[in-house]
Amino acid sequence: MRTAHVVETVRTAEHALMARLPDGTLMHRAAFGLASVCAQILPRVSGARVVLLVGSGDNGGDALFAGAELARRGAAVTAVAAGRTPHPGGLAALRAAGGRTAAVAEAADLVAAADLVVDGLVGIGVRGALREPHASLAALTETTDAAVVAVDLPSGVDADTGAVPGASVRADVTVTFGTHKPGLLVDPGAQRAGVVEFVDIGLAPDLPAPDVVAPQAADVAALLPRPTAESDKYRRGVLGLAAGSDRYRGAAVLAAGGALRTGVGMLRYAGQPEVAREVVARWPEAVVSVLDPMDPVASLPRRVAAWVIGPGRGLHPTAAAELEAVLATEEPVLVDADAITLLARDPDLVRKRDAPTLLTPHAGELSRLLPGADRADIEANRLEHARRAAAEYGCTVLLKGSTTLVAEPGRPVAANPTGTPLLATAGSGDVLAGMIGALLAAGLPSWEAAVCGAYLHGLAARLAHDGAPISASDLFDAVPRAIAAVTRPGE
Ligand SMILES: NC(=O)C1=CN([C@@H]2O[C@H](COP(=O)(O)OP(=O)(O)OC[C@H]3O[C@@H](n4cnc5c(N)ncnc54)[C@H](O)[C@@H]3O)[C@@H](O)[C@H]2O)[C@@H](O)CC1
Ligand SMILES: [K+]
Repeated sequence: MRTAHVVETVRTAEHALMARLPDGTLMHRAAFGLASVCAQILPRVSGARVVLLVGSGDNGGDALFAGAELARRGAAVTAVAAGRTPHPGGLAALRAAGGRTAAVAEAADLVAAADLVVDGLVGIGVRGALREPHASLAALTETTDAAVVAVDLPSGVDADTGAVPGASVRADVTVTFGTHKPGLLVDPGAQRAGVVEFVDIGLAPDLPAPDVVAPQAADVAALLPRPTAESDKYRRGVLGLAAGSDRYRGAAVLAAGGALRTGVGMLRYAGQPEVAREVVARWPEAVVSVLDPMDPVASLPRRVAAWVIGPGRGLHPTAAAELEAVLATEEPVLVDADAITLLARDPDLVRKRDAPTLLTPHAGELSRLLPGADRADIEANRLEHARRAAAEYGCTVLLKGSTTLVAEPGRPVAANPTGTPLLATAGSGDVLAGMIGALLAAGLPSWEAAVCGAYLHGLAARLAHDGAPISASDLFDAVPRAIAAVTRPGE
């Protein structure tokens, strides 16, 4: 399910607001905010060499008015116009403030010598891939040493989806106006945007609820379960874990550690004897049951509040039977890794379920769940595919990536802001599954559990990292620190 595109909603809100305000007010608010951010980035505004790349729309107008403000503060500002008719008011303001214009042919030299490049080529008015000369001008930002500030969004990024259909600007900072555009929160757009600075131009009262959100520490803190005096291990939640196999024993140890360090009340692990032994050797607090090879399903633990199934579990018929048995229960189930591959063979196992299900695929696993979409299609438009999977399976879907997304029918997509390349290592997904499992077992609904788990997982990686690479087991000690950091900020 989609609500209206951000571009349409922004335009509707702008029209409503502009009708109540003197002409040009919104653009001046935007340009003033933009100029303030540029001034903060420059070590010194006076004498700084600033190059404005401007298209013919209002995005270029914002850049020109901001450039005029910087010129008034002593910067040497040059505008390169990509279109034939740059914003007349903006151009006049820049000239009046002492700025100058230059031809497109001079742009490469100007950008090479600049301290700051402002991308006002196109904003939310862009249609399709950038045309020339916009595309070549945008490409100059790939190689320059100057700081690059994108106006509203990096030119070439789709504001709704984060897709980058052709050339695009690579920004260090994006100054966005009025509302957070989903394309700035979702890869590949998020990677092109750099740090996103928000400038309030007063649109909020006229905007509908967003359909993509980026949860912050305070949101996570408000959702996390807090143990109270009445909490016992059952109230804090019992998690069933079916992970690991003879071949992948570590997956069980990693998922168990993720759950225990997130504060699960009790972990009931079920697996092959050798794996169960390793789990209990590493985590003596785990309660393990050894699966009867003749009847593994009958020996799965009962009386659990939620399940995690799949990490390192394998694709053999016993694993398939286990998955069927777990999905037949009334408890929330997190389906990860191998269990996702098994599920792709029989999607009805989830579609016909009444109890909550959370799928946690990476792009390759998601392509198995969505026939007709390959990994590249998914990476190019992660929002659309996460939403599609949630709609088609009628459940919550957490799509892993450098910006992890959480989609659920009828809810906004959450784009996790703490993601880091540090987590792109084997086993880190197993820890995540255990962490989210602990939150499900504590009673958090799937979307909330996935959002909190992804946030804490990214934050834990950042806390564990002290300049050296980290591996998945380094997350164990960092998870409680991440929880403390969001629930007791400043301590
Ligand atoms: N409307 C408003 O009230 C406000 C708008 N603001 C700014 O205005 C922007 C939107 O302005 P516009 O609606 O004029 O649109 P844009 O300035 O985003 O883009 C329109 C221009 O881009 C060209 N264009 C479109 N697709 C292209 C492509 N693929 N390759 C090359 N050129 C292409 C069009 O021919 C047109 O000249 C926002 O992103 C924001 O920066 C802000 O000033 C705040 C207030
Ligand atoms: K732009």
